[in-house]
Amino acid sequence: MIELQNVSYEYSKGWPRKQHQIVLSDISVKLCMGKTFGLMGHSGTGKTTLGKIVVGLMKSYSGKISFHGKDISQLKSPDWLFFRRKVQMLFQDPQGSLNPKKRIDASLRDVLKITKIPFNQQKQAIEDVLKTVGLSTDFLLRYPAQLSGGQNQRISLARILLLKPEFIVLDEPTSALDISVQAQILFLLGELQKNHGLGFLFISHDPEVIQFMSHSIGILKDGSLDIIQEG
Ligand SMILES: Nc1ncnc2c1ncn2[C@@H]1O[C@H](COP(=O)(O)OP(=O)(O)OP(=O)(O)O)[C@@H](O)[C@H]1O
Repeated sequence: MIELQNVSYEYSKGWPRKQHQIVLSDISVKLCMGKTFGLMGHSGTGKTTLGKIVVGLMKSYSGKISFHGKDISQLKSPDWLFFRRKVQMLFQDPQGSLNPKKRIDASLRDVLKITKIPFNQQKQAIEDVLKTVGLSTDFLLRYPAQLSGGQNQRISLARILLLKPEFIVLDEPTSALDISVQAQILFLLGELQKNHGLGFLFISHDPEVIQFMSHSIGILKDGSLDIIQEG
């Protein structure tokens, strides 16, 4: 479980006089493995900021975040690296998440370098993960620009799955996709959760998508999180 206790965050900008914008104020929530917490809220209310804090991309928050009971701000390597691998984030813009100059094969192999999977097992690992996300190995020689939005999102997901995550923040993962592709990706995410016990923080503007995907639902407004459905 990932537990947030009284998490607050403010951005500071401007020079010479700094302005402070409080984005998150006293957020407390439990994010469970195998479940989806749906996060809604108007544009600019701090959903992405919260997602980035949960995965450890932004550290200057106040409050406490625990992963399996351990305060992540106290984690030192290798425990910090373990946490960073196990808690991943999938972004909205699928093409922008991949290096445009690298073939898909190279993008996937870059991830395998982190996992230290031996070279002679890498081909199989890549074939397996492509099967999981519903793509054939024909895509390996292509560049991101030669894939559709939905295919790019599947590859971004494949890169994350190679790290064997326990929890994924999904930041508007389907809002850049057309409606039929959106349904396919949502179905795939549901299957992954069922088969691998993954936990999701699912960020979306779309109440129907949130309702369909989520066990619990919260709305961010004026920095506060209002939990409207517990599951
Ligand atoms: N790096 C930054 N520096 C300063 N302010 C920022 C930064 N990133 C975001 N903000 C501001 O913080 C607020 C929250 O941004 P955030 O992207 O978390 O909102 P959001 O709810 O995800 O928005 P959207 O639904 O439009 O993606 C916004 O007012 C934004 O302008």
